[in-house]
Amino acid sequence: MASPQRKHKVTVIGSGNWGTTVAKLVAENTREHPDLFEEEVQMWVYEEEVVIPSSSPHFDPEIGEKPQKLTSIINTHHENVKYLPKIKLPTNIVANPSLVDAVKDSNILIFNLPHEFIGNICKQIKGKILPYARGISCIKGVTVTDDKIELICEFIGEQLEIYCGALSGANIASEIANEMWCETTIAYNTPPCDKRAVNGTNGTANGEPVEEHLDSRGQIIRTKLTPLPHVYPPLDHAEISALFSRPYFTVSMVSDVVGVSLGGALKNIVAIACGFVEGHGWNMTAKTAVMRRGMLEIIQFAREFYPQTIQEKTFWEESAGWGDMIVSCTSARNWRYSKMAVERGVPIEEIERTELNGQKLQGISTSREVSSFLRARGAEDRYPLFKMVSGIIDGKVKVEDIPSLFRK
Ligand SMILES: NC(=O)C1=CN([C@@H]2O[C@H](COP(=O)(O)OP(=O)(O)OC[C@H]3O[C@@H](n4cnc5c(N)ncnc54)[C@H](O)[C@@H]3O)[C@@H](O)[C@H]2O)C=CC1
Ligand SMILES: O=C(CO)COP(=O)(O)O
Repeated sequence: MASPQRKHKVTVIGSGNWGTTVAKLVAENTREHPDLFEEEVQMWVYEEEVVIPSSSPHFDPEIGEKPQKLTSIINTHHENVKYLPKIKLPTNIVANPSLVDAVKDSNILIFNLPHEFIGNICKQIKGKILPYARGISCIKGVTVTDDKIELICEFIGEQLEIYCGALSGANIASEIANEMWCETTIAYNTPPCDKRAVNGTNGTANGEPVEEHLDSRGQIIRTKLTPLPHVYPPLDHAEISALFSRPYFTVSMVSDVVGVSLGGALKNIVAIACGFVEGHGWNMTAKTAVMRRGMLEIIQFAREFYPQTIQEKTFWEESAGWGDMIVSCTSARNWRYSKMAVERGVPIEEIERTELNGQKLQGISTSREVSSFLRARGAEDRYPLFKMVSGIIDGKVKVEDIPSLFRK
């Protein structure tokens, strides 16, 4: 069989705390696997003007405290001084302020930005990406429109008519950026039309594009997938794993997009609850009760709304399940800043605005979106913790009321 003439080209869409960290580890891997990947990794940056403080080693007295474009700072100093300061980035990351330009030649698109922006991103690049591009969503959230809820990876897949998997786990960006070891879970169901038979042909009959596939709820959806041309190396679990695995980042490949996506999205609601609990002055034992209840509601949600496709073992066996729940409720941003909100007696959105320097708390909007979805279906009372968290965020319920959920 002739060796492939082209290599996979990667774009990371998003450059926040996690977006930049994932760009770093992926760029290390594209260098390490030149047989599979183009070395250069494009990183789309939501452009903004940033001041480099005089205390920074990148401070230039000639520029002084004049704001500079974030893309130009990243490409000059190889550091995202705003969202991932003090971390040296590989020089093969190219920060690009043009979304359309950043994605145009890439067949692997890594979506990594706060979930509220994904609709607008998809609108901008629809029809402007390679038809055989494949996606991995590192986004923790869901999209809710009217009373319809969608996993982010499915939303991306439908909007862009591509296949998109999901990466999620007990992952704190700053730790991984500092190369402190942890693990993650990637759910990726290689489309049949991308499977290569031993003789190099497609795995599907006649190599025809797959036009129908089951979505995560077991319903048939008609997304016309264009097969990955054979001028590229294969793109299956081994190659996806090679793209994300680092000595400090262990990847577990699975097929359960529902468990991986819902675990990552819904634990943010529970993390906010744990922040409220701790901010109130209760401690680990109270937080454990909230985590236990939260996991029950996550599993109940998955069973109720994704009955045909959920693989419950994901919640028990994978980093994207209990692992993410524990780390999120003890050391991540949604927990930390909801605790601060209660300690200071101010709304959590005020803390997000004043303390996070542009970073986002995904749990706030996820809590509201999930509650509105449940309310529209008359199901809110069956998810008392989810309901209470959105009530507290909106100032309708008090943190002191949390124990009432547990009284029979
Ligand atoms: N930070 C972490 O430790 C982890 C985050 N995640 C998930 O990764 C996803 C991305 O989060 P982070 O990279 O941490 O983001 P972040 O919260 O650090 O940064 C916010 C990002 O949003 C961008 N932005 C602001 N306005 C925008 C707009 N109108 N359109 C598009 N982008 C805009 C900013 O430029 C910035 O890059 C989230 O879903 C989060 O839950 C997952 C695992 C770990
Ligand atoms: O997803 C995360 C931990 O696994 C990060 O959560 P935060 O967005 O709350 O920091």
